[in-house]
Amino acid sequence: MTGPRSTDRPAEALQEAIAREQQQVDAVYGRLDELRATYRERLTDVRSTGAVGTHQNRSERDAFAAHYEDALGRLEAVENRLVFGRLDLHQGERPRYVGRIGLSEPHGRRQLLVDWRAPSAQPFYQATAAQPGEVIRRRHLMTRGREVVSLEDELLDGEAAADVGSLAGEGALFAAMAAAREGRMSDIVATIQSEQDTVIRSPLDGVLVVQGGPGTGKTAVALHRVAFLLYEHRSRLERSGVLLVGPSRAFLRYIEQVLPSLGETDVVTTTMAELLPGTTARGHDRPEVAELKGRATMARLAERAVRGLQRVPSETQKLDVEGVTIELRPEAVRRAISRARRTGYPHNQARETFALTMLEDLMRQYGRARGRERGGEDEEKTFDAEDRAWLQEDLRSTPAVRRAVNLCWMPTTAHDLLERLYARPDLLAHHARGLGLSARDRELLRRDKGAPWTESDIPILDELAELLGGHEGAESARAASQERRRREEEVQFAAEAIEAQDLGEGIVSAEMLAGRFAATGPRLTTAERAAEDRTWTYGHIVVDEAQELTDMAWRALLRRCPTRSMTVVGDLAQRSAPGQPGSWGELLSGAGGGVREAVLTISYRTPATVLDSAVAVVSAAGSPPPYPVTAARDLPGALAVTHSGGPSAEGLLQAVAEVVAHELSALDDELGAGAGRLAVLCAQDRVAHLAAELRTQPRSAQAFTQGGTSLDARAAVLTAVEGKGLEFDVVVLVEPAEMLRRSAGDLYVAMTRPTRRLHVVHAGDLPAGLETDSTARPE
Ligand SMILES: Nc1ncnc2c1ncn2[C@@H]1O[C@H](COP(=O)(O)OP(=O)(O)OP(=O)(O)O)[C@@H](O)[C@H]1O
Repeated sequence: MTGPRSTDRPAEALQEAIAREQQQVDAVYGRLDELRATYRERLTDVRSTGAVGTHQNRSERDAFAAHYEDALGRLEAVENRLVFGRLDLHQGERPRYVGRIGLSEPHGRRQLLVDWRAPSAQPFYQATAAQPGEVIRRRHLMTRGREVVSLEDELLDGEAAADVGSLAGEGALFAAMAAAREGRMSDIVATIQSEQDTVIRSPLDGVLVVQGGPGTGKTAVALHRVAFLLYEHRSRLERSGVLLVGPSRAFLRYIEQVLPSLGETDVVTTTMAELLPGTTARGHDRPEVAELKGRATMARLAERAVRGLQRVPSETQKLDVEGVTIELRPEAVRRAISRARRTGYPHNQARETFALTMLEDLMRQYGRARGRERGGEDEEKTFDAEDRAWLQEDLRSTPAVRRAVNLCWMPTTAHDLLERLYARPDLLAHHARGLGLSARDRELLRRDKGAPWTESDIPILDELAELLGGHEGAESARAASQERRRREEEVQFAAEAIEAQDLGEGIVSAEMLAGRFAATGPRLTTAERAAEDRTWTYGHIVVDEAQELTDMAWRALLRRCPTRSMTVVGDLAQRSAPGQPGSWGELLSGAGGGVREAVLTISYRTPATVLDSAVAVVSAAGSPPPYPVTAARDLPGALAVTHSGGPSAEGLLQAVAEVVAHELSALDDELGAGAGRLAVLCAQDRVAHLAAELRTQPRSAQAFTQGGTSLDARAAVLTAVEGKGLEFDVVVLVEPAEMLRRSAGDLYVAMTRPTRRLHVVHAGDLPAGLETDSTARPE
């Protein structure tokens, strides 16, 4: 970790060095401008060819236009802090500049800037005084717009340092930590720390679990890892895409700017509630119901429910076809069921085999009966194609036959089946036999048809959808293989187009272009196609706040990544659900072997006083001790506690309003008028009332109402669960003991959201570990 350091060099030396670096930075921006101009020109040229020519010419033109737009977009996205580092190296090498993208002088003569993800940038993040490698000095460049405003040096090789000298301005990391929060996460490419860099560059394969206490940069690291993996393994991940799963829509909005600014677009972001295309989870389950629905037992229940759709009738059933009586016999149904099951297809697809086998049996009976009618033909007669056609037609057009066959192998959707299971206690009890679900459990699962789906239903629906398959299963398999063939042809065609237009030089590959050709019409990226397809399998999956995921949720994610290439980040101590698992191994038992674990240990968000007190509170509550985490800094007055002065609800409300007004004006003083963000965190049943009150308070109304969403407004009232993964300059925490009663993990989350100050307001008792220094407010 880097920190501010003192120097005995005079300020002029710093100014001179800044002026020299400015020249380099100007040169890099100059090259960026040139490239932008080139792409703009190409885009204009391509577009100006107009909508003429053959269809092939037009899609070629659209494909190139789309590619240039993307490239231009990437170049536009790196305007801020384009260059942020410099390495001075042994062996007379030129200084190496590190930035957001790689840039070279025209015709590849000299590298001006090394992409932060390239191996040659790694020493910028990894070299230490103990292991300097080839690095003599690491320099952080702080820029505002295109202007270098400060720099900071770290000398890694004392002996060689005399040649390069060392200067110190404002520490880059400390400046980043002290910056006011703006409601959207920003990238950390300029200040990634060594333990974080190791995680970011960890190999693609296998399941990597990253455990880290609050504010250790798990989210930041996960996002930078995505950018790194797409850079390092582009060809493997470009077509399969990366899935990023976060805890809430608000969280995904909070992080959405980080990835585009890293220049990546092949990423689908989702919550578990949105994992199933076309299904929206609007309902909420009580914690005990969510826990129950998350158990792996639900997968067995799903399997039983699907098998239950494959029924052998208890006795022979007589069917009338065109005046002839035939029989649907239990043995024949049993044979057809086992034949269909042997196909290994999902239920709806395997139905075809079942129905054909049954029809064959019924057709034989029917054919023989009709034959006898016509004059007693041979019992063993085999039917020719013509006979078969009319016999089958007669059977198919008889509703009683269709109904009888359907009842033995009922095609259905996941939604219909789960709805029936929840709404019919007899059905549930039947399928749940021997699965360890008590009568109370079954009662907890009961819900009426038409009730909204919840987040915990999604993995169960997904499991059922997997077992059932689509209704037109055979067709979709055919469509998939057609799509594969089409894609191969497109790549071939794109390679020829590139050759014909002399567009080599790494600007565009056949794969990239083919992706565009495929998408002309409505232009679809990998991410867009993946997001619409339940059966899409991703090249890599990243899960944030992974401590929350249930066994069923894990199954749904693992299905989407058969290669088991995953990055799983979280903090066991921040789990809301009761019963903290002892280890990640326990939580991820379904992932099979090959799970490797990394730990992040330094918090870049929460001041030490607040972090220590959060640890003390959850430990006093009897939770397992959180993984050790050290705060990178402390701030004076980071923890304040205000007692409302008495037990009345009115007094508490008044105290919260006063504290909020006070904290907002303190932020104005510390960061500038209107800067910095505040959250009031409280138990669910206080949210609406507190929010309504604070919106009417003259001194805080504006902060709560401006913006619209909790991320855009300067201040918001949230539960701990809603605040998960987010951060605020100041948190006003109301009645922490109430939060603790629901979940120690939630209180731990709430206490660790602030970057500057935690202000606790209470009327009731404080949780053990926090009951110090209460400032009483006169009621
Ligand atoms: N290397 C770094 N340089 C600058 N800021 C950093 C660095 N690492 C993390 N941060 C900052 O620390 C804060 C916390 O990061 P992040 O949200 O990724 O942590 P987390 O481990 O996911 O936290 P939590 O589990 O509490 O949600 C963010 O503001 C992030 O930008």
